[in-house]
Amino acid sequence: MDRQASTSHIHVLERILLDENAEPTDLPLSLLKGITNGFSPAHQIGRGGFAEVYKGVVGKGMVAVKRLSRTFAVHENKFQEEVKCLIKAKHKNIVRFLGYCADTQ
Ligand SMILES: Nc1ncnc2c1ncn2[C@@H]1O[C@H](COP(=O)(O)OP(=O)(O)OP(=O)(O)O)[C@@H](O)[C@H]1O
Repeated sequence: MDRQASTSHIHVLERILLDENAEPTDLPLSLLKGITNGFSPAHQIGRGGFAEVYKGVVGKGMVAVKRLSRTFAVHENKFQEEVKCLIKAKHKNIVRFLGYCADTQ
């Protein structure tokens, strides 16, 4: 993906971040790498049983990027079901779901 395309994706994510009514969307892996400085250890803010969580910088804002561990094999259908659930989960006490990426690279 070229620099211009990557920048336009950052704008899409920034728009979703700023507009609380915007729907989550699929995001390219290159964008997630870009905002986490290549999933650098310095950006890691947490770790769960099957994922690591990174701070992503989007303009003047910040997002959490959850990356499933390589060792955690998840079936494509299960992943899609999970994403559908997360898209529906909207509550003032639940962190907003902004987007997803199914790239297994
Ligand atoms: N939106 C977020 N903002 C800030 N930190 C977060 C966010 N999401 C997760 N974290 C941090 O990353 C850690 C791991 O997140 P994760 O969602 O994988 O945790 P978990 O639900 O405890 O794990 P598991 O699902 O394996 O039980 C959390 O304990 C928290 O410290």
